[in-house]
Amino acid sequence: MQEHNVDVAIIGAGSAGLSAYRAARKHTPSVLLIEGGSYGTTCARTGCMPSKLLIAAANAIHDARHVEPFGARIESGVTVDRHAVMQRVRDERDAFVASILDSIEAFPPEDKLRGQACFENATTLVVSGHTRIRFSRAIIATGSSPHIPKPLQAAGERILTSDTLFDLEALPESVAVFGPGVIGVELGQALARLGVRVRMFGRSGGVGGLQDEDLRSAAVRLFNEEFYLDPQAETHDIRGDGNGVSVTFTERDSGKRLTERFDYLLAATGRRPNLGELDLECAGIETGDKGTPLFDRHTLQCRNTEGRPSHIFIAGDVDHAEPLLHEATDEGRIAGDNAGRFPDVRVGYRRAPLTIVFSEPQIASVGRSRPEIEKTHVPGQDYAIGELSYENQGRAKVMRQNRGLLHLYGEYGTGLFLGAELVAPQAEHLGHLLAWAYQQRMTVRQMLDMPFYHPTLEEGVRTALRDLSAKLLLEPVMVDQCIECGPGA
Ligand SMILES: Cc1cc2nc3c(=O)[nH]c(=O)nc-3n(C[C@H](O)[C@H](O)[C@H](O)COP(=O)(O)OP(=O)(O)OC[C@H]3O[C@@H](n4cnc5c(N)ncnc54)[C@H](O)[C@@H]3O)c2cc1C
Ligand SMILES: NC(=O)c1ccc[n+]([C@@H]2O[C@H](COP(=O)([O-])OP(=O)(O)OC[C@H]3O[C@@H](n4cnc5c(N)ncnc54)[C@H](O)[C@@H]3O)[C@@H](O)[C@H]2O)c1
Repeated sequence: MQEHNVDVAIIGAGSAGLSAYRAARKHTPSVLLIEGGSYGTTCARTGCMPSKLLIAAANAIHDARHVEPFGARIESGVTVDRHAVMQRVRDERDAFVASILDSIEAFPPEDKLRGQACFENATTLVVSGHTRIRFSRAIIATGSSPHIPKPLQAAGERILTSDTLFDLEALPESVAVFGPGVIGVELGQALARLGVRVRMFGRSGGVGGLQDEDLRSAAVRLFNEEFYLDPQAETHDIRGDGNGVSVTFTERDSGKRLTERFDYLLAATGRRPNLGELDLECAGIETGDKGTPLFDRHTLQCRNTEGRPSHIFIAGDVDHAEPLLHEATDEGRIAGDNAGRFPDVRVGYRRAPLTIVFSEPQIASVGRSRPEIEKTHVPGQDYAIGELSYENQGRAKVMRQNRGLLHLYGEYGTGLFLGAELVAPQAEHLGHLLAWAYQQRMTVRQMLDMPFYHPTLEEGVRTALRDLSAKLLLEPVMVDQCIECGPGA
């Protein structure tokens, strides 16, 4: 077995690991990046990028099929080439992956090691049985993997996850999607728009990660206009064979017990941290009840078994905190910086919470969620909700995207903007606007003092802010039609 000594060992060359590598390298040239799978990151290979490529195809085709209300007609209809759609997803995906591979290629060869790492003790890693690494500090950045609950495993070889979907040569005819979370809603709607027969089954009532019950109901209603979605489904039996999968379930509205066959079952039922292979019990760090290391969110430092800060850090999806790309790279940067400068550890900068789901309408969550706020604030007494329905919003109507709901949360007395949730057209942009306001700790009054152009979707935010302002007793109740705002504001 080969033996090496390094200052900083990073386990996992995904987005968090790469970001950690760059940050640690500013402090010491002795940094080793260990990768057990393929280089290229989950984001580029099987996550953010291929999913958005599939969604882009689906939305383009959906829009082409809905030009008639604008006064146009596509005479022969729109035909989907099931192979070409998937080929484009893969081609573009491969280009994103290639750009990451180029960056990694440029790292000095002595900084990289291929193989599966596991802890031998608190200062030693063994990599695929071929190399022993003695390290002063380590960063766990091993990401997460799809979790497939036991009952779904009966679908056998007909199970797809986001790890395998994009490698299908052609779009299937039909898919049963389990899990209407972020991945399920994004991919399920995209497949439906591409002409795949989709039924989507949930378990706990959740949809797209939404926390506000009113928004959840609105989302379930809106998605059901396009495809079948039961967020609290009764599924009785799942059976797979070589050709497909049969699902027996009680249909949402009719109450009928049905058995339907699908080409595949897509398991979008959550992701679990990649910790199983690490032999964490040898690392001398404390773990919580789910086996995830306990760590400080601001320093990304784990705790040793005596409860003191450890020389081992954690970053990205593996910590199971905020499994999003921008959070993974921020965490990697903080963990890398701290591992590099250890023991002079610093608090890293964390941004305002922001989540975007690329469905249509899109979903965005900003700042504190309604359940989080209600842990400390009594509704109608400590906080209020400003609301806007996009059904009659001017710009949304112009574009025929007038579907959705926006909730803004604000605090009585201080007038502070606490957070927002929205299912709305182009929520990716509105969500950013609101997240920037939240991070700046703006009040509802300060937000209303910002410019709003006419006619835009942002005017809907202004209307909700006015509603919130009135409910917080900061100004009189809004008149029905704001005269100085222009039509549809
Ligand atoms: C379908 C899908 C869509 C998504 N869309 C979005 C989106 O639109 N926006 C967004 O912000 N986020 C999105 N995400 C989430 C985002 O992709 C992740 O948050 C991010 O990729 C996590 O990066 P990471 O570095 O933690 O993990 P990864 O990129 O998975 O890196 C972990 C690496 O560690 C390696 N590894 C694991 N165990 C070991 C070991 N023992 N030894 C050595 N190496 C090991 C793995 O091979 C892997 O390369 C999406 C995720 C999915 C699945
Ligand atoms: N746009 C984005 O930023 C984006 C896109 C995709 C993924 N992601 C990240 O990936 C993470 C994982 O996404 P996900 O959608 O897999 O997880 P999730 O936790 O968002 O959703 C999982 C859903 O599956 C349901 N579920 C669990 N077991 C079930 C069962 N047996 N039958 C039916 N439903 C079941 C859960 O109730 C939940 O609604 C997300 O938390 C997100 O951070 C982000």
